[in-house]
Amino acid sequence: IIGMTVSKTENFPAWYQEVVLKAEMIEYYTEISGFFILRPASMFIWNTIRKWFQERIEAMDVEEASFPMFLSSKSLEKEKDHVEGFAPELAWVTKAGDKDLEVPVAVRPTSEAVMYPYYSKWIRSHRDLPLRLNQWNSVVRWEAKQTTPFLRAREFLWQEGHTAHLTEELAGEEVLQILELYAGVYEQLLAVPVVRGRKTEKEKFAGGYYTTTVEGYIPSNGRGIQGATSHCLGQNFSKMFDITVEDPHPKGDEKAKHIHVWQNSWGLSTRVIGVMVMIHGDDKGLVLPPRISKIQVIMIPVGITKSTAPEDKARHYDQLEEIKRTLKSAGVRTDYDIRDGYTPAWKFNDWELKGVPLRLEYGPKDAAKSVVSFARRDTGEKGTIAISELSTEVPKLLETIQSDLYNKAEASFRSHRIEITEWEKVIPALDVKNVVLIPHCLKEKCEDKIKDLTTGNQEETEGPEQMKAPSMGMKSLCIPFDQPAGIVKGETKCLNPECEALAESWCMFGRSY
Ligand SMILES: O=C1CCCN[C@@H]1CCCn1cnc2cc(F)c(Cl)cc2c1=O
Ligand SMILES: [Mg+2]
Repeated sequence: IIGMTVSKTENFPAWYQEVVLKAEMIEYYTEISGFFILRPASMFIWNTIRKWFQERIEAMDVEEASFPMFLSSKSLEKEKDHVEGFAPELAWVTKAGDKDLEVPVAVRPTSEAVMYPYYSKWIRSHRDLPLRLNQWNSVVRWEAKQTTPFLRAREFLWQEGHTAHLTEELAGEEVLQILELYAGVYEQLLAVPVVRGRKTEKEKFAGGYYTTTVEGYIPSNGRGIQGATSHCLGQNFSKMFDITVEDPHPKGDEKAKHIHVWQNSWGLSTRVIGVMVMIHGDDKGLVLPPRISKIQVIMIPVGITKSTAPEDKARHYDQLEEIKRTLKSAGVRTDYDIRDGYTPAWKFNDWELKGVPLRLEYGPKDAAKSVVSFARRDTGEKGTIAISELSTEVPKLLETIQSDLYNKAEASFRSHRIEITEWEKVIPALDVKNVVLIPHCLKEKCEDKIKDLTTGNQEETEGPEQMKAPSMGMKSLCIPFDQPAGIVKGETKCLNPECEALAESWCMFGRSY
């Protein structure tokens, strides 16, 4: 069967797997589990994101570099304390040909340990700052958990930016600039709303100073999902890797001191594609936001049958070609489907499955009225556009589709982000696919306790035959920069009934990926 067979509301995980396969975005790399092939439909989206992001970081004087994909255990040693938790994910090369390597090398899971010995070598004076390098590459993390296309893979494409600054303030400014670009990738290209915030001490990058994040929301299962992270590393890595400069403003007559530089690192991966698919897709398949869709308009001839006179058919197709030229010169990525032997209905289904945002039907009846008929992929709305209006109306309609997709997702996220001030209301809120905002003390122990308190246990499920898996506990997603009112410092308590501490801020919690 070429079309979708699984309903998104009936079996979301199976629907997701089917749609990324049937929309020809992904192929499972069956040779080795946890790896996926990104087909042209996915690579077009990734390259659109890359161009958009690359242009903007170049404007921030970020330069591109390419470092080796292997790292030695020696350089890993330098960051051993926070690496130990990740050790099970490291992939090692131990042989070349039939000879064992003297020293095994690890495939990069991220490039701090590869890059920073050279940051130490290159950064001598404050005049070498800021150093800002970005890599577009892939990394390998041998995930133990179940993998899923785009969201969790053992190898994925991403960009990793690594910068060095003279002061905490300069580093902090860049952390937020990059986070805003990440939000832009989601909100402006993928039509996906995100909450900006800071990770708690428990959820932040252990090797860093603080982590800022954009958090997404998957309406189908009510789960939060980390979208992309921009970390301030503080001076942690410059101390591990000895990256220092002479103090340009030595106080008083003290001989110039050496300052450990302040660093950031920031990453966004192909996970963003999976989030977009999950949010916008429907039971007919993919729904692509026009700004990232390879084909924005597919034109399909109708009313042409075997009995159509050859010269009528030829003239009709010439008009079709003309319309395509008009749209392309209006900057619309347009194609037509004149495959013989397939009915218009078959073609409609095929392009709906692939998520093309706008279909134009053109038949003799349309020609007679100098119009084309359109059908929106997101709402199914149909109508006609005068051929003379195409080059202005179609771009407008595509922008309307883009913003309607965003607004629908934004309303859904907003209505499922619930402020809660009574603990008993938390689990019922999670059970109807909400994420929650609660007054929280931000302490790691308290988060662990909350995870336990909100993990459903066996006896709560129905009888043995329906032994449902215990419902997943909630984790902190972020401390939103945009804080609701209501927390009275020194008075409002942490919402966790087993915690005595005072609330520090509202913290967003939810079941999550
Ligand atoms: O998230 C980003 C953005 C781009 C640059 N890097 C940071 C931190 C990456 C954390 N992280 C994430 N995963 C890891 C997996 C590993 F196997 C090892 Cl050894 C280390 C790590 C690790 O440090
Ligand atoms: Mg991980």
